[in-house]
Amino acid sequence: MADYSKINTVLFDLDGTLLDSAPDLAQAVNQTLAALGRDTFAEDIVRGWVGNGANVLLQRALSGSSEVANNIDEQELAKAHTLFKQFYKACLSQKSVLYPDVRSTLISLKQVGYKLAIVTNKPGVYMQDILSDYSLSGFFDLVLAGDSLPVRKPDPAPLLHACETLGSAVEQTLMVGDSKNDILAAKAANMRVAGLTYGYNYGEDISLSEPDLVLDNIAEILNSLQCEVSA
Ligand SMILES: O=C(O)COP(=O)(O)O
Ligand SMILES: [Mg+2]
Repeated sequence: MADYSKINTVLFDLDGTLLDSAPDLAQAVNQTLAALGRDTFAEDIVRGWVGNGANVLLQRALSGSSEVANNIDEQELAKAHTLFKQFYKACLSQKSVLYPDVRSTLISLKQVGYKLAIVTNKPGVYMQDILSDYSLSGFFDLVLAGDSLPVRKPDPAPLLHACETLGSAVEQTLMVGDSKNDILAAKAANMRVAGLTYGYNYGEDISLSEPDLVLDNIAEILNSLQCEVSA
């Protein structure tokens, strides 16, 4: 088994990794589409569109497909964005839930002394409220949102930026995510990465992206990191 005992920093993706946010995202997307006089979609369909930030989510919703059409009406997209922001802000934490064992895993990692950060593609405007609604704020030394830097995952820059800000070496950092964007970003940063089998990965099996670890439950990282948590 690979040695993860030198890891001292863990970067977490948010949507689909810590938080099942698809129900609220789907509601806001459908309210947006309805306000624009467009057809709405089942939550399961919208679930497959999450992962590249709000703007791409809306482009997919307007295209009605995970393939973004190249004839998107820019004016309609801008209107959709304004509406979505209002609708999503109003339902941000209504039906979203933390995945099983997220809180206990964060508590254990914190207790052992790991530096923890969130590196999400979600726009920053929602982050403070979400973290506070789910009592997550205290766990993280850094929160990097999808618009914190000029580029997002799968670009490695946010992961490298997090390491630099936290004073952590890339070799001592583990990325944990649910989508191929997380795996691609980590690989491009030369960082080890755990892929979760739940969450949103465009309906694709996460192991196809070949993460270093494939986990069904987030608590499994405690074993992989050989974390000795006191009772
Ligand atoms: O909101 C999104 O599109 C994705 O967010 P994530 O990077 O936390 O999965
Ligand atoms: Mg995700």
